[in-house]
This record gives sequence, structure tokens and C-alpha cells, in this order.
Amino acid sequence: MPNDNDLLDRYYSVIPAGGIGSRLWPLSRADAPKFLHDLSGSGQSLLRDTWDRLAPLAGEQRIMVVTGRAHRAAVEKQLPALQDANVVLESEPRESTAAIGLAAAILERRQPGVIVGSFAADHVIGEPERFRQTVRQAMVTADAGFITTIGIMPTEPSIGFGYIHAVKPLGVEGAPDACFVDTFVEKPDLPTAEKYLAAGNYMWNAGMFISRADVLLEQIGRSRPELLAGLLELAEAWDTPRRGAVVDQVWPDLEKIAIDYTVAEPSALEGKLAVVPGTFSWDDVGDFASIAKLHSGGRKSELAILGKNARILSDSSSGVVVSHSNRVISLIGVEDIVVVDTPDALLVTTSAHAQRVKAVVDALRLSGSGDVL
Ligand SMILES: Nc1nc2c(ncn2[C@@H]2O[C@H](COP(=O)(O)OP(=O)(O)O[C@H]3O[C@H](CO)[C@@H](O)[C@H](O)[C@@H]3O)[C@@H](O)[C@H]2O)c(=O)[nH]1
Repeated sequence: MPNDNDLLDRYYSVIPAGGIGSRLWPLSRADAPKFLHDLSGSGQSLLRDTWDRLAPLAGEQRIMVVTGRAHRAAVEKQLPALQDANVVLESEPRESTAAIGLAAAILERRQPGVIVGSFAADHVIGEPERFRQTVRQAMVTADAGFITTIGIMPTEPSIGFGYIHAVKPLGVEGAPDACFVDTFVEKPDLPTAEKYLAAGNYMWNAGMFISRADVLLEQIGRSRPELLAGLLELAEAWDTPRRGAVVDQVWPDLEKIAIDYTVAEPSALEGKLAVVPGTFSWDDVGDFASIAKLHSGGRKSELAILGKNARILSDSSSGVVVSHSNRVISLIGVEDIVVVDTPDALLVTTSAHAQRVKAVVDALRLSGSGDVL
């Protein structure tokens, strides 16, 4: 087994920071996506939380961020230690296979044999040292040739996550908790998710993938040969003066598809997917109901308040208020309410309907009110 230092010398973290988080509108916008907000209560953005969690693994110089050109300034402000060579800018979003695959292809050219771990920019994770211990095990199984996921024990039949069925221990020295995966199902329908929850041996996919870059790229190539060809062409030109021209020519034609479909589902069928169960607390804070739950510690009668200068008067009310305006907000006798106040848009709903915010966003886009998105 390679020693820890040898693995860390070959390891890079990648943060794909691209999702807008439309279920968190009007807080989350195209120009202020979810990862730029403080939703954990740490006093800094989720992106910065992610950086701080990953930096102790192999150092700040070994973290790459993939984000949209429009977010460059905001990302660099959040992450002053981010090195220029570690910023990958997209002219437009092409989803996670392109974002993570390009980072892997660039890093593999710079350092053949590199191990890459990709981590969402916008999750809330507790117990950071436990998180890193889990990732260290995943580096070992990645080095042994497995594409490795991190699993979270499900608490409800969510249809917003991938589901991982772990079968037996992998038996790789240095990764005692790692298991073989025989099935990965991305975002199943509700009856299937209910079945998986009842079965008790499925985990949620935490949206983290750790693998050797060459193994990841080979898998993308088996699923989507044209997409891989585009990624390799981009990577070849990346550190040369030809980068701009090749990006303009190749990037817009890359297929938009999530890595869960191109890599996780097929590699499980081929016996190449592993999972390390995460023992840290994890929340993807995907909608306002989960924010309310996170900040009230699960106590239904509490009112969670987010916003530095929030001025809230509450009488017998519960749920969550996010205040990004200077208005005074008063609530009387409303339970499980969600109020999100910004200078140009106000959302009022309940926790039970929080998932439907995305439909509002779609309707606004269609109705020509895209200026508030
Ligand atoms: N740079 C960049 N990043 C992107 C893009 N599209 C998505 N991402 C990033 O890729 C990660 C995954 O985002 P999605 O593809 O939108 O996935 P999801 O709906 O959140 O589902 C994934 O995460 C769940 C856990 O939160 C998983 O359970 C699920 O299986 C899946 O991996 C996030 O960090 C997101 O910012 C893009 O075009 N560009």
C-alpha cells in the first residue's frame, strides 16, 4: 500500500461550482448562486466552507475550482489563496461530466497518475476531520482503481439524490470501511426511493467522486466517446496560447449530462464502483425546508432567521425567514412559514411546498421576468 504522503503528492481536490440552486430563489440567483451564500451559519460562504474543509488534505495549492466566467471575481474574492493555474472558467454551464471531466483531463496532463476528488461547493458538512478521514480512505480505493463515492444513510425517500447499493467489503488495506457497489440509481422516482429506504441497505450519494483521473476519463469515454474527445482536446490546449480558441470551438458543443449518468451508473454495473460510508453529518441544503430544519435543530416550533441585518418580529410563528432587504418583517401565528425577502422579489410559502420553488423559477423565465432570476 502506498504511504499517505505518496498518495497526497498525487492528490487534487476539485470543486465544481456551477449550480445556481434554483429551489433557493430569490436568495440564490444567476449572479449570486447558492455556493456564494452563508447557509451553514459559519459567517462565510458555502464555497469558503468547502475550501476550508478540503485545504488540510493536500494543501491550498492542490484545490482546483471549476466555475462560470461570470463568477470569477466573486470566487476569487472568497478564495484569495486560489492559484491562477487552478481556476477553470466555463463560458457557459455544460453540467457535471464536462466540469469535472475537464478538471481531471487538465490535471492528468500536468501530473500523470493524479487522483482527483470532486466535491460540491454548496453542501453543509459537520465534523470536518471525520469527513477528511473518509476521503483518505477513498483515496486509497481510488488508487486501487475504483471510482469511489461517499455514502450517507438516508433519512427519507428523497427523489433528489442518487442511491447506492453496497454489497460487500472491498478488502483494500487502508480502507477498512469501503464496499463494492453493485447498483447506483440516480434520482429514482418516489416508489423506488421508498423501496430503497425500506430495504435499509441503500445509501444516498453525497455527490463526491474520488478516482484516478485516468480511470474517470476512461469511464467517460466508454459512456460518451465524443464528450471525452472534446475534453482531451481542451486539456491538450489548456496550458498553451491556443486555450481561448479551442475553448470557443469545443466547449459549446460538449454534451450536457451529469456525471452520475456517465460514470456512476455504468461503473457500478461493471464492478468498478466503491463506496465509503460517511460518518459525518451532511446536508445538501437544497431547499428552504432543509434550511429551516438545519437552523432550528429539527425543533418544529422554532423560527430560523438568516440575514446579517434582519429585523424580524415574531409572535407564535415557526419556519424560516431570510432577510436580504432592510424591511422590518413581522409574523403572527404562522407555522412552518418560509419568507425570503430581497430588494426586488419576495417569496412566501411553507416548508411543505419548498420543493415547488423551482417551478416558480421556470414560470418566471417563461413569462419574461428573467431579470429577477
Ligand atoms: N462548474 C460547474 N459545476 C456544475 C455544473 N453543473 C453542476 N455542477 C456542479 O456539480 C455538482 C453536482 O450538481 P448537479 O449535477 O446539479 O447534481 P445534483 O442534482 O445536486 O445531484 C448530485 O448531488 C446529489 C447530492 O447533493 C447526489 O445525491 C446526486 O447523485 C448527484 O451526484 C454541484 O457541485 C454543482 O455545482 C456546471 O455546468 N458547471
